[in-house]
Amino acid sequence: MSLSYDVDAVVLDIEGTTSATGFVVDVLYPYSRSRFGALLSQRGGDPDVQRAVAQVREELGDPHADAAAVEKALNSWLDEDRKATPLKTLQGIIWSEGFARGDLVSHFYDDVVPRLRAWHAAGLRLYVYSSGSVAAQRAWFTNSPEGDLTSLVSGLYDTENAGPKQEPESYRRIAEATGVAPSRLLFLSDRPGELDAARAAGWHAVGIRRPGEPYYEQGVGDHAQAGTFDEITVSRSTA
Ligand SMILES: CSCCC(=O)C(=O)COP(=O)(O)O
Ligand SMILES: [Mg+2]
Repeated sequence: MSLSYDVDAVVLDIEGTTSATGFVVDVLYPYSRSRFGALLSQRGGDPDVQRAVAQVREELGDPHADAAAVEKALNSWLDEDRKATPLKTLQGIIWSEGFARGDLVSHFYDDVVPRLRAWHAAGLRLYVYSSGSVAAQRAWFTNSPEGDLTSLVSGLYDTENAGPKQEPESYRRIAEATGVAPSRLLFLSDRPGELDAARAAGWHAVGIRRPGEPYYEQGVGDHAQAGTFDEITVSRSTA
């Protein structure tokens, strides 16, 4: 099926949409799990670590939770695949260092990068909105199998600078920040709750359903859907 949109910008979810959930869960999650302890014990004075630890303690309802309790909470959120902001902040620190040192290279489905290049060349602006932190997103796009893709992307949004992905207010905030009218924004995601929230904010939304992804069977509700980015035509009228 082919879908066509006349918009000014496309906003991309990462996991399940541009990239495989399996890669995140099987490669990135263990990489962060084995490094939380060292990060907490050796770099507790780093402002980003401090802020994340305070958020974990708040979530636990224990302002005095020690490093072991914080690490335990992070690991159990990892097990649940809970997209908690402090977990994502700390993972982002660990992953960006792993990408920089060459331990990690990101993953994109085969159809994605050619489409992003074509949309960008056609004058579309591209943004990312992911539960992964802005630091993680930057490292992800910098260290792709096809080299540095950051020049394709005009802005990065996460649950810290935009808010939760299932709330319309977050999409209103992103529209405001980008200066693009909601009706000129297209959001691509694998999760129906995120698509619902984008639509409630006045955006166009397309559900990406890729075989083998966790949301493939559940589907994307009553949203338009595509199996790959090749099924989506995006243009930008100048009228
Ligand atoms: C480079 S972001 C790493 C993936 C991740 O941790 C994540 O939570 C992605 O969630 P998304 O909102 O992109 O589905
Ligand atoms: Mg996703």
